[in-house]
Amino acid sequence: MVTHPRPAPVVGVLALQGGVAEHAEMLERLGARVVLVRRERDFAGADGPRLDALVLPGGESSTQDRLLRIFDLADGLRGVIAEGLPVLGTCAGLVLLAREVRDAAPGQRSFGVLDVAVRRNAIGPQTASRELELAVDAEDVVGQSDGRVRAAVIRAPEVVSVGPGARTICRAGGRALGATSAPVSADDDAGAGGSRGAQLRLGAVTGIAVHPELTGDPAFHRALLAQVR
Ligand SMILES: NC(=O)CC[C@H](N)C(=O)O
Repeated sequence: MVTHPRPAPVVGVLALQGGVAEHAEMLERLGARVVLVRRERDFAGADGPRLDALVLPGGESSTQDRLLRIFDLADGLRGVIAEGLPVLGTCAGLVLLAREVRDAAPGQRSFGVLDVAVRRNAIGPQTASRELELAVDAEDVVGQSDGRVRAAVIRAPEVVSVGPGARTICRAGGRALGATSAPVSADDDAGAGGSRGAQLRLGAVTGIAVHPELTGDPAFHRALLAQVR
């Protein structure tokens, strides 16, 4: 019998502004093919989506939001995310995903696909960026690490409230620093923002306030790729 190797998953990295290269390097190291997303044709073709997953990098969310609209990408990208494309947003990427953005720049919008409110620039001035250890609840991320992930914080947002469509997945220093869309599951008895009872697994949309791509900790990226394979 002839077996064919599975094709590499194709992962888009939004490449309008911010920390694109570190995500691209980590994803390639993990065996993905990376597409830098700058135009609509990078993520949508005549026969449907071209990507298996998407990463929204850190940077400056208000600038990224402006560029998304200037290049006419906002509605199309929001559409493929709403249709279920697995997404990982880091820092500014979390802000772009959130339903509500507090301390937003004037006129700043977000995709509104993750049922959380975030407060921008809640943690750490730029000059005091540092590394921290995250306690992670999501089983599929924990399975890629020992439940602790090292990541950098750089003027990070904080998750200040979690609606019924999302769950908190990681914390540090008493703050919620990440959330995922609540997967639809009959036996999921977890309450909003919690993980009581049922195992907490990543939904299609995940946002974290920190940067594991800067410390080189691959747990979240591996979990994203596992959603594709
Ligand atoms: N490291 C980051 O991505 C910073 C996020 C930035 N403070 C913002 O609001 O967009």
